[in-house]
Amino acid sequence: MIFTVTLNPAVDREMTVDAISFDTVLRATDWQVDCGGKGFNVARMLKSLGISSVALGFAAGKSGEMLNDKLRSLDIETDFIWVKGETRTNVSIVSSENGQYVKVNEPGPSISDTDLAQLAQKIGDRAQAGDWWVLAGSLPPGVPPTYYSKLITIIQAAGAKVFLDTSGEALRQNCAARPLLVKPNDEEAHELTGLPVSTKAEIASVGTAISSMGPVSVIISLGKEGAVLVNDGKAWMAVSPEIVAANPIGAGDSMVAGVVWGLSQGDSMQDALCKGIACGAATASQKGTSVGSLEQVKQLLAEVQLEEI
Ligand SMILES: Nc1ncnc2c1ncn2[C@@H]1O[C@H](COP(=O)(O)OP(=O)(O)OP(=O)(O)O)[C@@H](O)[C@H]1O
Ligand SMILES: O=P(O)(O)OC[C@@]1(O)O[C@H](CO)[C@@H](O)[C@@H]1O
Repeated sequence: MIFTVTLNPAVDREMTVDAISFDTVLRATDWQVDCGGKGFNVARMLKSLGISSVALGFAAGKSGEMLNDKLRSLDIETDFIWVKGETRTNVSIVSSENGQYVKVNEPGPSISDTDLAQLAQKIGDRAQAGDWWVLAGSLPPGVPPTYYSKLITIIQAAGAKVFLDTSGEALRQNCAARPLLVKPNDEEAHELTGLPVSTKAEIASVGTAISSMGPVSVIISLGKEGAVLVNDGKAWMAVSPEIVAANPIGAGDSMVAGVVWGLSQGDSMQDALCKGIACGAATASQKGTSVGSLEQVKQLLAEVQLEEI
């Protein structure tokens, strides 16, 4: 079974405007509300691929209920710790003129020590050998920076595999727990290591540097360029197919879904990366944080190019 853990889910509200400008009222020409938060996006992509998963995390208030209902309506099992306050709403404003966007993420509701202990207990009860766990997204207020390490230790002790997809301090402080995979984008990888990320060779070196911090494998995603994988002392570049991009937000989560899909079916890390690239590209061609379809993913997969660096 595949489990996703989203400590800080979000209602994603996207508004399209003709052009972004400041100190004036912009009028939306289109809008969309999606069930967001990185782990939930992974669960939605997996569903689109025909793969079941269970979504865990913290949820709060009416927005939390809405996300719970939405996931369940997609036939995704949910098992949340309900906390006080309100699950956040994150807003994106996208320009139809040039595709540029502004995205603002709320911090999320405060999590208590009791909430933290209850989620760790739930995860400990569910973790079993052979399962796959995706821990994804930012830490809401009240969550200690090394909480992911605690969860990784619990899950790995049960014999399951863990992907960690987070950024900033949450990534820096939890690499040492040795997750199977981390997937920063180039900007996050640069922030973590301070190293340059301009060329393929530099990105491969950054992947190696991150791997030396603990993760077994590292994928550095590069938006429309594709991604670099560092695994087993070797580096690989997977080039993404060309698509008509609609909105790249959430493409990284779909990439993680594609990689876990491949690995859980017995693929090599390189083959799983190609599936991740196809899923990321499929989602980048969708508006809002809608995810790509299986048919789209299959077509794009045939176009992914992989080379050793
Ligand atoms: N415009 C695009 N064209 C083709 N493929 C894309 C495009 N944008 C994203 N992808 C694919 O999706 C993958 C993940 O995208 P990206 O690097 O933007 O992730 P991210 O920054 O983690 O995104 P997010 O945090 O919004 O989920 C890329 O490696 C690439 O394969
Ligand atoms: O604030 P975080 O947890 O880092 O990111 C949350 C978020 O930006 O990530 C997803 C896209 O990857 C969106 O659904 C959501 O709004």
